Amino acid sequence: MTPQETKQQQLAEILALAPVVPVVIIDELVHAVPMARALVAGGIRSIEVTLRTPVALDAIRAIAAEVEGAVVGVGTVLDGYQLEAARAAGARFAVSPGASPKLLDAADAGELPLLPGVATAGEAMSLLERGYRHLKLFPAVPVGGHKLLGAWASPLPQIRFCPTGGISLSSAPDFLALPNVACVGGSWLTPKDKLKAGDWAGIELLAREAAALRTNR
Ligand SMILES: O=C(O)C(=O)C[C@H](O)[C@H](O)COP(=O)(O)O
Repeated sequence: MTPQETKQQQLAEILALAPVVPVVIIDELVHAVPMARALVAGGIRSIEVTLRTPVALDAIRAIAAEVEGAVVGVGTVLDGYQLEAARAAGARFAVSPGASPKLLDAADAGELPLLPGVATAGEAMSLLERGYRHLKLFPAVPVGGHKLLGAWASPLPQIRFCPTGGISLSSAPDFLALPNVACVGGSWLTPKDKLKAGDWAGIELLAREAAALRTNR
């Protein structure tokens, strides 16, 4: 296996853990571990912590060290420095909103599997040429939603997508029914008000609902 094939195999396993990858914004470090425990208790094991707050890397470190069963990833990765910092903190996968040549070079040189975002067939083809078999459609709903992905299934059958951006519990099934969708990403499992209130039981319930969604994989 080439290094890229190994990373794609790792991504396939991570994206198969549950129908939904929660996209999380953590404002307070103390929320990280109980939130991740609630998600895992509800059946959601892969968790994407976005690098949008100052505590994000520490949150990744805490979840990786303390939450049994969690597979923590890093989101909103824009460059190779962030990729390496997240790997060192314990992230097992990385997600980016798009794919710049420099970020892709850094991902090739490093060990962390990257799930890059695309919004056009041309971008997907460029990544296919670099060995990517798993991509994020971003922002999924504004760029065309499940109809766009359905239209790509026939000409681009080698690629499995994790559409993210604007998806909810009620719209997720339209995506998950497609043959080229591995899972969906979404922030609805960890709403700001529930994090702020420490409503871990509420987050576990949202995770349970998401984990019960059916996929077509
Ligand atoms: O920054 C990244 O790498 C991301 O993954 C961005 C997320 O896809 C969106 O923030 C999803 O947010 P919702 O539309 O609220 O579900």
